[in-house]
Order: sequence, then C-alpha cells, then structure tokens
Amino acid sequence: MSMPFQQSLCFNEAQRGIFIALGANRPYRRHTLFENLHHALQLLSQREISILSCSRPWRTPAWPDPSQPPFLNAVARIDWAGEDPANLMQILHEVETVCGRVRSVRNAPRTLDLDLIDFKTRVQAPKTAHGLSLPHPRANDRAFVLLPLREIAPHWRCPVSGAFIDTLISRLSWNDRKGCRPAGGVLHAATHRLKRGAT
Ligand SMILES: Nc1ncnc2c1ncn2[C@@H]1O[C@H](COP(=O)(O)OP(=O)(O)OP(=O)(O)O)[C@@H](O)[C@H]1O
Ligand SMILES: Nc1nc2c(c(=O)[nH]1)N=C(CO)CN2
Repeated sequence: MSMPFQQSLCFNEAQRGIFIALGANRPYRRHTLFENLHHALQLLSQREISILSCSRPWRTPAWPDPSQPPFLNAVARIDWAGEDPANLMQILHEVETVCGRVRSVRNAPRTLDLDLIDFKTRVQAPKTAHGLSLPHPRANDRAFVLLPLREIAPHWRCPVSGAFIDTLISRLSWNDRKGCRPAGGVLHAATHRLKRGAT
C-alpha cells in the first residue's frame, strides 16, 4: 500500500509548513530580477495564497554553469487552503507563465522559477516523468534554497531524513556556497517589520 505521508518522523508546527523557492536570472538587471520576484509574490497573493514570510533576496551564482547570469533567489512560507499539492504546483506554473517564463532547455535562464520545496512535510514520489516530487528532490544540495530557507525557518528539517537545516547547510561544499550573499531590498514588508520588532 502506498503511504503518501511521512509517518515515522515527528515535526512540530514551526517545521510543518508550505515552502516555495523563487528564482530569476533574466533579463539580467538587479532591479528587474527584484521586480520579478516581487511581482510573483503579488500574483500568488491574488490566487488565495497568503505569504506568511519571505527571506531576503539572495544573489547566487547560476548553478551548474556560473558563466550564466547570476540569480536572485528567495524562499517564502505560504498558507493555502487546498489539500492537493499538485493543484498548488499548477498555480505556481500559471504564475511563472504570467511572469514570462518560457520553458526551453534544462537550467536555461528564466524570468521566474517557482519550486515547491516542502508541502507540510509530505513525501511523494512522482507518478509520471514530469510529476510532482515532494520534498523538492534537489533542495538539500542547493545553497540558493537552503540559505534563504534558514532565514525564515531556522528549525526546518528535511521531511525524508529528518536532518536539520543547519546540518544540511554544513554539508554544502565551499564551492556550493561561494558567491551566495543577501542582496538589498525587502520582498515582503510584513516579514521585515516582524524582524524589526514592530507590531
Ligand atoms: N517539488 C517540485 N517543485 C517544482 N517542480 C517540480 C517539483 N517536483 C517535480 N517538479 C517538476 O519538475 C519539472 C521541471 O521543472 P522546471 O522546468 O521548473 O525545472 P528546473 O527549474 O529547470 O529545474 P529544477 O527542477 O532542478 O529546479 C516540472 O515538470 C515540474 O512539474
Ligand atoms: N543560483 C541558481 N542556480 C539555479 C537555479 C536558481 O534558482 N538559482 N535554478 C535552477 C533550476 O531550477 C538551476 N540553477
């Protein structure tokens, strides 16, 4: 019998959320990339998705080909009333399209990429070649996901292994982390106010 939910590990409320990663590296101008990510958050908010918090934007070298323009990346924690993560993925794809994403070759420069990193600790293998994998199968190896994710979810754990985010980050090589740094600007004003202690 298939088991869609991870049952052997325990996660508390701080660890059980919906996390999406945002990325953009085209057209390469810092201001435009910031606008792309900001616009994406606005579009998600118009589709019955609440942005609970969002990391700072991070400037990260393009992986695996650093000769491509660098990315602006961020991770947001969201709330969504739906039950089926495939429906949420459909909304993410719709927003990518509205933001001008054209799918060509793998890892091609893009105006917007939205990945579903974790859906309430659910563990799911893809049912088809392009089906949804949960958690995102490459998230644990990506500094451009883990570093922003830690800002908003310092207690997050991998739903499959239970490894804490600090452990996952410590496993990244120096090369993986090289050149990743927070960029200026605030993508989500409410998170920023919260961090500064305002009500
Ligand atoms: N958790 C997930 N988040 C986002 N896409 C996923 C996920 N699991 C499976 N996919 C599927 O992966 C396919 C490739 O997605 P996409 O074109 O955005 O890849 P990519 O961003 O270039 O590379 P990567 O998947 O390594 O980030 C899509 O068909 C998408 O539905
Ligand atoms: N720095 C960085 N590199 C990438 C990214 C990304 O978001 N940031 N996304 C990719 C495919 O999803 C491939 N490479």
